[in-house]
Amino acid sequence: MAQSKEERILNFVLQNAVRGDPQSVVDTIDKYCSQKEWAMNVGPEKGLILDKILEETKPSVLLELGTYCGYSAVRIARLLKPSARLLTVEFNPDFAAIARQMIEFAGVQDKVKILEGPSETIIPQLKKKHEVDTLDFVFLDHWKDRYLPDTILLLDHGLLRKGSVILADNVIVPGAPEFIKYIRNNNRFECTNYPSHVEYMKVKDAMEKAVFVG
Ligand SMILES: Nc1ncnc2c1ncn2CCCCCNC(=O)c1cc(-c2ccc(F)cc2)cc(O)c1O
Ligand SMILES: [Mg+2]
Repeated sequence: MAQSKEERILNFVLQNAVRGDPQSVVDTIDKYCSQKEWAMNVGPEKGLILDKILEETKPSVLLELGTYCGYSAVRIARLLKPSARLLTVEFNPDFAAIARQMIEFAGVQDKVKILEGPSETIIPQLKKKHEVDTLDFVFLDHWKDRYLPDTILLLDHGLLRKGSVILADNVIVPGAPEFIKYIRNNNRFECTNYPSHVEYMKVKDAMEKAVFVG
């Protein structure tokens, strides 16, 4: 059967990156997706913003919504302290299978757990089924019209604490207008916008950081 784009990206990494070296996996995906086939990884420019916020926050318990090929899971995990844990949620089983192999090749499987299913099902299970107390860091990169309802789910299930950081990709393109309107007008969040560009393109995009004040 014809290979999918995601399989081509994984195979390019398996053949060109260094096993156990997460930075080489990140760089190899960026090389393929900037030179051969565009794909919706957070990419190198917005990735540096993500890196900086992670280094400032030093989180121990992280949640990512929208794993895709595992690019941001590997990018995040490479910066985590040994005891830190990333839970990443992927709806599409084919993407989850690719991401699992990408994460194992990068050697960060001890820090990353892929949860397969829709975010609205998994978020309510985090405390009881996945032993989460509260989340230090949440990366929103899944369906853009799920950013707001899932943020409300996180609040309703007591998963945020004073200082929890939510970082949202793509708040300009494809855009998450309802999320932005809500979060910027909610005095329980302190928001910062980080202008950037759509991965591997010259089109303007941005990330939004929202710190929960409790
Ligand atoms: N656990 C879960 N629950 C619900 N949905 C779930 C899920 N797990 C996954 N999904 C489903 C996510 C589908 C991918 C979401 N990301 C995107 O749609 C996305 C699109 C662009 C883009 C930009 C310019 C263009 F011209 C075209 C596309 C860029 C990005 O950085 C994007 O992240
Ligand atoms: Mg994105």
